[in-house]
Amino acid sequence: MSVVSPLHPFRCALQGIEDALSTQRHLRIHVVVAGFVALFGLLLGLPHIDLVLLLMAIALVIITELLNTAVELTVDLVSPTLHPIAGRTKDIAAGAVLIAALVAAAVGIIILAPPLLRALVASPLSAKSAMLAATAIGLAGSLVTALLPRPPRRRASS
Ligand SMILES: Nc1ncnc2c1ncn2[C@@H]1O[C@H](COP(=O)(O)OP(=O)(O)OP(=O)(O)O)[C@@H](O)[C@H]1O
Repeated sequence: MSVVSPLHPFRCALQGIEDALSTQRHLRIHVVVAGFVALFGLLLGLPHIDLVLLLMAIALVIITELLNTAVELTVDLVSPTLHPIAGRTKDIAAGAVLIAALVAAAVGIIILAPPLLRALVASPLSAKSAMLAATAIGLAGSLVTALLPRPPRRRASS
């Protein structure tokens, strides 16, 4: 009888996240944005409840993106050729990601914008404002880089 390590499911889950991160560009974008949002939250010294809400919004987007990836892979497995139901399934899963991303963006703006503006207006030349501005530039730069069109990837021939 083979003994499966109690850590096996955990390792499988980590492998799944690594797989999705290495293949899904949108997931990488969400993770980068999440990192910057968390940095903003810490720099602004937000109350715990706001940090928790931001974390939940970030988790919602990453979880839906992971589930969307799983749905896409399953659809590709069961319907390698085009089928209207396969297309609808992928569109519906993508719709879940879109809703999560829109809600997370709204939560981020509602929570971050007022203290961010207050900090920048109150002391525009302080070290804190410089760090906030650098974080904003970093966020904008990585978003532009992530969204720039790339040459199509070559598919491995079987
Ligand atoms: N087997 C299929 N049958 C019918 N339509 C499909 C099928 N596969 C994909 N589509 C359509 O093409 C769209 C894009 O599908 P695709 O698999 O390229 O996903 P994607 O959104 O580009 O995701 P990713 O970039 O993460 O791979 C789907 O939302 C769906 O409308």
